Amino acid sequence: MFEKSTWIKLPRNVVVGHGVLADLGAVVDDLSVVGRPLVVTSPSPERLVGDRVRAQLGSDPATVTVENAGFDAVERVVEAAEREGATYLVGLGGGKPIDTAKMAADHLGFGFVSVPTAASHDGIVSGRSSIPEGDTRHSVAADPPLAVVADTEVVAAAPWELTTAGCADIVSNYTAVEDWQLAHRLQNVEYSEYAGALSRMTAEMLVENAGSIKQGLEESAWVVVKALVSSGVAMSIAGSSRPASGAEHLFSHRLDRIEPGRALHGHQVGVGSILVAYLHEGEQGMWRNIRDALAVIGAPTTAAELGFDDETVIEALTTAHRIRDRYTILGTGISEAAAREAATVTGVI
Ligand SMILES: NC(=O)C1=CN([C@@H]2O[C@H](COP(=O)(O)OP(=O)(O)OC[C@H]3O[C@@H](n4cnc5c(N)ncnc54)[C@H](OP(=O)(O)O)[C@@H]3O)[C@@H](O)[C@H]2O)C=CC1
Ligand SMILES: O=C(CO)COP(=O)(O)O
Ligand SMILES: [Zn+2]
Repeated sequence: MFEKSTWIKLPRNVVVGHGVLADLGAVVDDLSVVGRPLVVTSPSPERLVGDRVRAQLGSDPATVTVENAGFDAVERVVEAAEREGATYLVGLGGGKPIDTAKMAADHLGFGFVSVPTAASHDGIVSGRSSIPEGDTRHSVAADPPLAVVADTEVVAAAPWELTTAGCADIVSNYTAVEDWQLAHRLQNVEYSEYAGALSRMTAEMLVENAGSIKQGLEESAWVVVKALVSSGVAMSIAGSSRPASGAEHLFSHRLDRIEPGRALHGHQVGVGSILVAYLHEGEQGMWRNIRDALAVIGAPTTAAELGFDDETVIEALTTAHRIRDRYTILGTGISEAAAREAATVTGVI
């Protein structure tokens, strides 16, 4: 008897384009959410567009600013929502406030609206929150946003490095899917052909268009935001972050533990993807294409460009498998010699 079932949760409205922040009020009205919003943001987005966002939302919006991601921040947002009598959340900013809002909304049983101010990560749309805790980092299931409003004028005005970080987060889907397929073959981990294909195609399209992604072009923000949406949808189809997070993400999460705040998430996973592609396929494999695409976009391809010394990269690569119970090419850990060879051959160190 056939007993399989799946529940794919997706946003109802995804609005991307020039000036669409002005449509936020209409988008919220269309969702039929009622009551008081709580805007969850971080310092820069608050300073840049906080007032414009609140002006779009009726019912005297409250605001909470998060400085660091983590369960503490989620708890603070939950408390603020209860204290302020909020009934829905608006995540405004980069991955940190959006992930925090997403998870707090899930705890509260509230809907939330995602308003990215940077094309820096593919959690804009996803039904996952990536939350650090101690030496580990959890990929927590949460409802995806009810709506996403991504104003390309705002995103294009953000520092260029945030956009190149988003590009690298997408390029890293190559190795994430490789790891997922490996885990499927070796560990019988459930694999979704649709999610895997969508994720890989998104990375391929971005790599093919890498030459046209240029600083100062709002069209580039458009291309990257659409790719981030597509990658987030792949995660929702999979019901996990597997299509967009493999060993390259474990490597990045370790770097976050060793030297928090040193480099952007997307930039770290991009360099991780070069290393992991080498570990998968050796010298003749995809790692050169990944490195070249990152270089064309202007994302870091070396430890030095990330701002880490060589030994930090080796430490992160040899301990990344401990981050979480997710089978990847790293298996139960790679030796220091193997890590050093991968980093040296690929020019990462
Ligand atoms: N849930 C998921 O599926 C995914 C989650 N993630 C998570 O997202 C996080 C990474 O996202 P990221 O966006 O890099 O993190 P942040 O939210 O920390 O944003 C990075 C930086 O960008 C700044 N910023 C944001 N928007 C603007 C703007 N318009 N102009 C100027 N500065 C701006 C922030 O400033 P300030 O701090 O001053 O406000 C911050 O310093 C990681 O924690 C990662 O794990 C990543 C991918 C997928
Ligand atoms: O960053 C992600 C996808 O780009 C997901 O993060 P996790 O590795 O925590 O699942
Ligand atoms: Zn990521």
